Amino acid sequence: MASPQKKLQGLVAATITPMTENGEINFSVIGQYVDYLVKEQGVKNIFVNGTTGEGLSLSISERRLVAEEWVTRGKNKLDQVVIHVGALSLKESQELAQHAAEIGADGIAVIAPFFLKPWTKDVLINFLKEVAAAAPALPFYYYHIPALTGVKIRAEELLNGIQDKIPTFQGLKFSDTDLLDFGQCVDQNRQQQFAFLFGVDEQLLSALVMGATGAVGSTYNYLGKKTNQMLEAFERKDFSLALNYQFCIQRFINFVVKLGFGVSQTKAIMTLVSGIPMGPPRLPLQKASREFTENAEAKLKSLDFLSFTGLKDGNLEACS
Ligand SMILES: CC(=O)N[C@H](C=O)[C@@H](O)[C@H](O)[C@H](O)CO
Ligand SMILES: CC(=O)C(=O)O
Repeated sequence: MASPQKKLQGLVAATITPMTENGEINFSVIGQYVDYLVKEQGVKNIFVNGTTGEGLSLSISERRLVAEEWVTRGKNKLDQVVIHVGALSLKESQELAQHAAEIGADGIAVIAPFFLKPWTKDVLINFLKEVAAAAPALPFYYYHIPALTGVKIRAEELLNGIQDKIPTFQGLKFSDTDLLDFGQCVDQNRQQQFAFLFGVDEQLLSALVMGATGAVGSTYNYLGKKTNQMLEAFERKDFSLALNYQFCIQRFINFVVKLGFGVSQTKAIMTLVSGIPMGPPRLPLQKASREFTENAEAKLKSLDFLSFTGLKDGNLEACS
């Protein structure tokens, strides 16, 4: 049974799946990647095979191997490894859930099936329940990302009575900007020990105010340290400092969003910041342009987000 004492909190990096130039998974850098997250970014939880990890673009056997590698490399280094096991086929999802349990992952997460879609809360719950039942000892998280799945069933509605149907339900990863829905998830479940993990990195501070207990995101791969400073300021109730950090992070995200920002660009930025080659994305995604990477690098430098730049005099926008 899911153990509530091991609550998932703080930052969770949505891991990138490193690839070689010819499109194969580059397992050889995952050990280095774990060390980078822990030592350089202060991030000790990961979310594997999600959006950022191109989980839905990998084969089932690749997803199993990737999950295994992260669990193995993360042993005694990471606090929690959550595996995203969502798939269009219930069978595949169950296979991945069972596999996550076998390899000793700390939790599983599932998105709504997004081709033939569930149209009501009850149908979605039934799908999630069947997946969760394949890993009855693992904490289960629902991954709400309506913009990508097209399944717009409100999270607040879904959470109502969910533990009666899914006893392992432990929390929600909420990747949407609807803070009414998010706030009501928190408000209506105060007596539970659920994890409320926010997934829109540029708005995390507002979600913290609404009661988020943690965050899962792509930018924590390389802005984990900055975001942790924001979390610390928030904890100390130094809200103006926390806002400074959030604005600083927003300046970067706003800049790259205007250039076109997605998983491909995340791979390029992470390669640049960490020095670990993440490689190209897999089709249908396309590699970020050189121009994008150069612009992103200049912005990272001006914000002093690249620790090794040594350009202290020039960084006009750098934050506290
Ligand atoms: C759609 C998507 O990938 N969302 C990510 C996680 O949910 C976020 O971490 C974003 O990448 C981030 O907030 C930047 O927009
Ligand atoms: C951002 C996130 O949570 C994901 O990549 O799945």
